Amino acid sequence: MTDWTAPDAVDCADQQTFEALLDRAETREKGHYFEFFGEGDELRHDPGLRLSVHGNERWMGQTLNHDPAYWRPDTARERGFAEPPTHPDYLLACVMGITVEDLSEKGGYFLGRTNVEFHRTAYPGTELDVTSTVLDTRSSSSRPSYGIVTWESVGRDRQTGERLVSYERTNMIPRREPAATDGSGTVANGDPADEDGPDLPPRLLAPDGEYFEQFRDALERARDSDAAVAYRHERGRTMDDALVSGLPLSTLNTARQHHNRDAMADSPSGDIVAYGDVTRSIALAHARSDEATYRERRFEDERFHDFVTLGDTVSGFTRVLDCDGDAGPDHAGEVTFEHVAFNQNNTPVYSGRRTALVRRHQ
Ligand SMILES: C/C(=C\C(=O)SCCNC(=O)CCNC(=O)[C@H](O)C(C)(C)COP(=O)(O)OP(=O)(O)OC[C@H]1O[C@@H](n2cnc3c(N)ncnc32)[C@H](O)[C@@H]1OP(=O)(O)O)C(=O)O
Repeated sequence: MTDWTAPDAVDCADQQTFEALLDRAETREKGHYFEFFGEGDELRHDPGLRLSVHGNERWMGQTLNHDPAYWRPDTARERGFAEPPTHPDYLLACVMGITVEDLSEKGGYFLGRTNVEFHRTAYPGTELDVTSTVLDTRSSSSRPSYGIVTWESVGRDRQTGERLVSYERTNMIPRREPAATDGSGTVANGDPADEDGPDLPPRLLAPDGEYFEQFRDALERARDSDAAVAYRHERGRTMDDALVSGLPLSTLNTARQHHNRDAMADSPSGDIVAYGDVTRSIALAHARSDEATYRERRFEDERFHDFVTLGDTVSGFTRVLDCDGDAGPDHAGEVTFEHVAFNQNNTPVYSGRRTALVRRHQ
């Protein structure tokens, strides 16, 4: 019997096998369907955000909001501010931005916003605390696969609790598709691999949640049934210039393959390629978004299988290899993963083994 937790159980050089594995893997979803929202529900958008000088200036620069009151102390004082505040567009964008994961990441359109009120001036360094309340949910009469949800969101100063900005916003939100699983937490993918097909685990399981115990329980279930704990992540990231050229240069990485298209035209890739640490970091970010990461411990056997070029989309696939409840502090357990980054053609571009502490559900 194949040991589906062995580090070398999946051969990334064999794309056919890898694709068959992907076909069977459940996608760990992000965001919420329309049915999740009930009128009166309140949500706190946990990540928060710290308003920064850099973020503020970047926003203003890119949007052509070139008003020096928001960066020059003398002009700010002339305008009645003690010091340069954050631009209101930036504040609003930050407050709304951190709500997307909870409210609208599932998709749908931002239809409108009303009652936008600025209650106090916000300054760089302010930590945001954002909450939303579901004001209204209704079906869309013109688009049966969507509902329409209106929330009131409030952005506060986390330190003082003072309201900074509030508004009501309406989005179209997709309705849930009929359930795709057989109810056992196992993806119903038809027959296991036939005799002549690639060597694959008969079933792939996904953990029920993001905490250590849920990874451990899934691994125990898998070991009892010759299954593997393996799943894909819903997010993808298309590689743009900021990622391919900007990030390596910001680390002072001067390798020509990231920023010199002329020099790279005759190379095997034919174009500039992403810094491997950027590609890897994107795949790890997808994975971390589906786990309660506490600390990174170590990485092993990292491989870059193919080029990632401008316009490629990097997605992630994760397999759980081991769980050790004794290897961390009381509130976390150690989990060893294999992560695979793959592109829009399902070609693996990176794989590596990672050991991290994952918080317990307490
Ligand atoms: C933030 C964020 C995401 C974004 O920023 S996405 C970028 C900004 N949003 C957009 O680009 C969407 C632009 N809008 C459109 O392309 C069209 O409006 C859309 C969504 C394709 C719908 O087109 P329709 O021709 O179907 O438009 P209707 O006017 O018939 O509206 C469809 C239903 O929506 C209701 N509705 C429209 N506006 C509002 C509103 N302001 N408040 C409440 N309801 C509204 C309208 O009554 C229709 O209802 P039915 O019952 O008749 O279906 C992020 O992710 O959060």
